Amino acid sequence: MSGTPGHTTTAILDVTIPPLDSEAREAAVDRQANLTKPPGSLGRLETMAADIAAMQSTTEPTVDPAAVVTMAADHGVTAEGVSAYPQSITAAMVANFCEGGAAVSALCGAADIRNVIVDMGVAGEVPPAVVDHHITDGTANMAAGPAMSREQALAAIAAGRSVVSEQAAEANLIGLGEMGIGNTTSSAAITALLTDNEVAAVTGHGTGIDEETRAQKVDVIEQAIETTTPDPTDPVDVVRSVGGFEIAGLVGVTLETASRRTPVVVDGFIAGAAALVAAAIEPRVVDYLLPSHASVEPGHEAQLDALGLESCFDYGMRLGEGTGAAVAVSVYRAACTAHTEMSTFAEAGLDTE
Ligand SMILES: Cc1cc2ncn([C@H]3O[C@H](COP(=O)(O)O)[C@@H](O)[C@H]3O)c2cc1C
Ligand SMILES: O=C(O)c1cccnc1
Repeated sequence: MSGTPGHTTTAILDVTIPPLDSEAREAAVDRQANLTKPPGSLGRLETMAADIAAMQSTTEPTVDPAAVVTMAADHGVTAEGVSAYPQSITAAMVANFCEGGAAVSALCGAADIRNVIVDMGVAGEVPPAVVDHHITDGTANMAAGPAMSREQALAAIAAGRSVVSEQAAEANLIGLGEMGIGNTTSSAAITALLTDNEVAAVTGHGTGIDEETRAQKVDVIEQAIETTTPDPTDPVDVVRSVGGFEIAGLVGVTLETASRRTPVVVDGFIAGAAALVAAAIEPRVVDYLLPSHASVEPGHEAQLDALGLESCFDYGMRLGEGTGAAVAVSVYRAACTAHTEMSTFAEAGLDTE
């Protein structure tokens, strides 16, 4: 375990999330009504700008500089044949992130977003450029026993918090991203437990397993829940039982980012599972969550419903890495830029009488 000395107590869960600034929101709504367009004509872009103004407590909401934090770790449950790909893909993709060859690399490059790559527990060599919070070489197989210890879950959350303060403190918006073969299994288990849904209703095809394998995946998750007996009212126990190191890390990223009045863009199904855990730890965190795409994974909608979010766009995406968040940054940037750069009717000398 590295990088998290002294942070394995529950003090790490004590985050103060400031209330949204209602005056900043009102000022933003007023400004929108005076910009050179019919009121409401920019639709959701108007509410996005007002939401970000209320989060950042400012009259000049901005997403820049923006960062996507992509956390990677392996999952012992891959031994149960729950993914279409082998575990070794996790480490290989981390190398690909570092070389700029992954989808998230391209999409971050296209939208002027810094992509921070973190090793939370990859079972394999990773390039030295990666931020090192390696807990251990992947979780244990949750079908046979808890994925991790409570101490490891807390250490991973602590690591996520420190990534924000040490690697992304300047960011005015942070997107969640992840890489970890097998992590849709873990995310489905978390989602079933925290949204009170049947496992079968929130378990999908992940990287592309067939229907028969999906049925096995449901059985594996049900077995894991039976074996590890997570307490659904204790979010850390849920992570300990059926979580992943990258998911726990993203819980910490979410909590820390929200505590800084900085918006968090939730990505797909795995990031959504992390957001559910963060919201179970500190419900106020939902004030700082912004949606990105609607994932193809069937449990994503249940997550968004539980978090009170409506997806921003539906392009049939099901990748993760932070790709949806990276695309969404351009939408939120557009909303903020229109809000801050447009003229009011008075400034433009436009008379509507
Ligand atoms: C080449 C490749 C790149 C990826 N990038 C993200 N994922 C996505 O797929 C994995 C989850 O799906 P499952 O639970 O079915 O294994 C995660 O790593 C997720 O980020 C990828 C998967 C693959 C194969
Ligand atoms: O929704 C996602 O984020 C997702 C779905 C399938 C595989 N990996 C990620």
